[in-house]
Amino acid sequence: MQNLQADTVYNLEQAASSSPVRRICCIGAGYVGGPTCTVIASKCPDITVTIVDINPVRIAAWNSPPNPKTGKLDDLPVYEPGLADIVQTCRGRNLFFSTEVDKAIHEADLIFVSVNTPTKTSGIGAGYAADMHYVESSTRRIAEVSTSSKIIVEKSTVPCRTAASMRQVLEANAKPGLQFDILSNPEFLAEGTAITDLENPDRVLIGSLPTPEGQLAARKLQDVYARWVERKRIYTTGLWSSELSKLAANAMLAQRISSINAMAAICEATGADVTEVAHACGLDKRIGPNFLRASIGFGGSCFQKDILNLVYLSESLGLPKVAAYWKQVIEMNEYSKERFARKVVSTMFNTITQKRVALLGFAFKKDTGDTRESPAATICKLFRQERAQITVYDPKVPHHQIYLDITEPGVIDDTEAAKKQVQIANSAVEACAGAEAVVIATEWDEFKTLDWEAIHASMKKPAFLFDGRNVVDAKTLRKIGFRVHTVGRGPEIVDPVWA
Ligand SMILES: NC(=O)C1=CN([C@@H]2O[C@H](COP(=O)(O)OP(=O)(O)OC[C@H]3O[C@@H](n4cnc5c(N)ncnc54)[C@H](O)[C@@H]3O)[C@@H](O)[C@H]2O)C=CC1
Ligand SMILES: O=C(O)[C@H]1O[C@H](OP(=O)(O)OP(=O)(O)OC[C@H]2O[C@@H](n3ccc(=O)[nH]c3=O)[C@H](O)[C@@H]2O)[C@H](O)[C@@H](O)[C@@H]1O
Repeated sequence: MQNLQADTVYNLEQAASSSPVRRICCIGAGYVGGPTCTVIASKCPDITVTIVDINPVRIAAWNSPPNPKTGKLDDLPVYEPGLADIVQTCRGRNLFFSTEVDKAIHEADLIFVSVNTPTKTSGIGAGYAADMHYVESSTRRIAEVSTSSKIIVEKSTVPCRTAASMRQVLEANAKPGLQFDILSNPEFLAEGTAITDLENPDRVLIGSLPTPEGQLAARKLQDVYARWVERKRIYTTGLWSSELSKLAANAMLAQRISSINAMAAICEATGADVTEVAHACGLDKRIGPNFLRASIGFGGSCFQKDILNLVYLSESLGLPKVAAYWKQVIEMNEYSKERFARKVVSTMFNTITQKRVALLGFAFKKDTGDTRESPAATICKLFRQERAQITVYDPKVPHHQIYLDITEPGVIDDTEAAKKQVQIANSAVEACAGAEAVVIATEWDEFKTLDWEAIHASMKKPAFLFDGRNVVDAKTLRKIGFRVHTVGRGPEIVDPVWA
């Protein structure tokens, strides 16, 4: 907590409560802006929240009507458990989705900038640096259309010191006499658990300038969160610490996964069991039990992007050793995916050409339809190169998205080729029928309770099962007759004591 005297706190409290936030605009109706501002609307019925986006298709989906059969909002652009019910309660009351970006900016007294910050694909820093184009164009729009002072909140994950660039853009372009206070308020939600993470966050982080204006703005944003988050969990820092904390948190989380995956490789070679190793390490309070699940590798839109961003930042600051340290987390992740795919091929007698492989799960984790950087897509592409016949099943990912993710942009007729090589099934059972191997790439709960006996009966023999997420009970499946390979455990134990 920044050091404030008691009377300063009191004055801030008074000043903030005399002009509280009434109208919020969120620029960017994606995986973060949509759920975050929906939860704010549900917790603060007196605040009008308008989520805007330049993508009319996305906004139309946020405004889509309930399914006439179920009465539920089944067509929202983001799938998150619990989200549709909250949208249904708040939409049209104090929550609005719109393409009228300028109008919402103009009316708001607080604006979240929640646009995408992907890795640059060309130009300086390509492959590493964050593409700040969307943040800058949103900032320019705010400067252009604002006729009143506003609090601007960085919600997107951004490189350290982005607030200083935003400030310059605003000051150079806004109408004279207007004040813009910039805050950093990074989002820590994880997909699939976004609503519970937002409703009960470990912490809310708010970074501001140490000026009276900066602290007043921070207090106003604290007052919004304090409607449902205990004040002691709302942590205020300087702007640069807040911006960097987001990159640091993601880098450390990803580092844990790469660490356990590195251990998984050693386990497979020695006969140790990575689940036991993770449990034993996690019992140490200093290490803790969470986020130590060995897997085919991490996916998702942010871990890789944010570490690359950190690598770029470190390089730019003349810190090559620091850059190399973080880069290794990504290299280990690439190695984990490739190692898993290699194991599938080598186990199946060094060829999967023309063999039917069922790929269960395509999202980057369970309980989301998001496929960005999904390890399943990497595995599927590698299997395509091996000329396997693949059948994919995922309960949430739209079929067209799967084809988009497994084709190479710019390769002529690749979609046609992919459609011949990769089928999409409507159930796991359908995907596995006639297959020679089942590969589990996402830890969907339903895979734990499938009728594996029936699936085994429907497959070619020997029936292989490669569990990239360690979700199924390997012992039971071996009894059924599967040849099971998991991550971080040796192969089937022949001699139970010495193998
Ligand atoms: N996806 C996640 O779970 C998390 C993402 N983040 C960060 O939040 C930011 C947003 O991520 P997502 O929501 O996943 O991205 P997203 O790609 O789902 O959504 C971003 C939206 O911003 C819109 N947009 C871009 N420029 C715009 C403009 N000038 N005006 C209006 N709309 C504009 C895009 O059309 C898009 O719909 C990123 O910086 C990301 O790193 C942070 C925590 C979690
Ligand atoms: O900035 C972001 O975008 C978000 O990134 C992650 O959230 P998310 O990517 O949605 O999901 P995670 O639960 O972190 O999983 C990421 C990947 O790691 C994998 N994972 C996770 C945990 C684990 O023990 N092992 C493992 O392989 C998951 O399967 C998934 O592919 C962070 O957990 C969030 O705090 C952060 O806000």
